[in-house]
Amino acid sequence: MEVKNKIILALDVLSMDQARELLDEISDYLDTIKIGYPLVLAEGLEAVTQVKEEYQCKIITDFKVADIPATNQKIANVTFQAGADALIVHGFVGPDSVASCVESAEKQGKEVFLLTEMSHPGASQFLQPVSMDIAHMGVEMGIQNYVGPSTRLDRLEKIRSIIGKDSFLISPGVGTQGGDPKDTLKFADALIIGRSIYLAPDPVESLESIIDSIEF
Ligand SMILES: O=C1C[C@H](C(=O)O)N([C@@H]2O[C@H](COP(=O)(O)O)[C@@H](O)[C@H]2O)C(=O)N1
Repeated sequence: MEVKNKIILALDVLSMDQARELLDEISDYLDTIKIGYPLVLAEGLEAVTQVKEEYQCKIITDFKVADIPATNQKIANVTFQAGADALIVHGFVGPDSVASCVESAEKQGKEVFLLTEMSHPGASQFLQPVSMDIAHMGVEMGIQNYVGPSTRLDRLEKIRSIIGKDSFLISPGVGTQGGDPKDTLKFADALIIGRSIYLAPDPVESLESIIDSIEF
């Protein structure tokens, strides 16, 4: 997946009005947007369809899918039919549940991102002990796209070493959670950034300064 300016906006606002107000300001800088439960639970899955159509961008839906295979498949089918280009899936539920999302994506020409290790402090308790196994599972399954933490670059480096240089790795945790944009791109292909942009007094200025910081 090509990502303009290597930045994926985490559009975690709670209304389409807020989304449009923000995107009208910054959409020239971006071509890939991550939409998750905050906006979809507030506005419905229609939000995915509307943002995609109105801003002509790629949509990564962040539903961290983690159910049994049959339910995962229904979630993936409905999400892709709404226009999502990609879907973030948890790996800790095992290969059968992940495979059901991959099958749905392949049938519809869409993509799956496998979430290996999360960026928040609590990830160290139950996810870290298995996150590298999840990365290995993804490689064995032929998965090409991954999510890994910007807040723990030693872990992100290990994930990159497992998935290989040709896999596509996107990384949340930049800015508000403490991750550094430039350092993260030593291992990741693109950054997921939300609050540092949409909560900034001037989102355009914030985005421009992040872009400047990673260009040089
Ligand atoms: O480990 C993960 C997985 C998950 C994800 O991207 O899948 N995210 C999401 O990335 C964004 C960071 O936002 P902000 O902190 O820039 O406002 C939010 O939408 C989080 O839900 C993480 O933050 N860490």
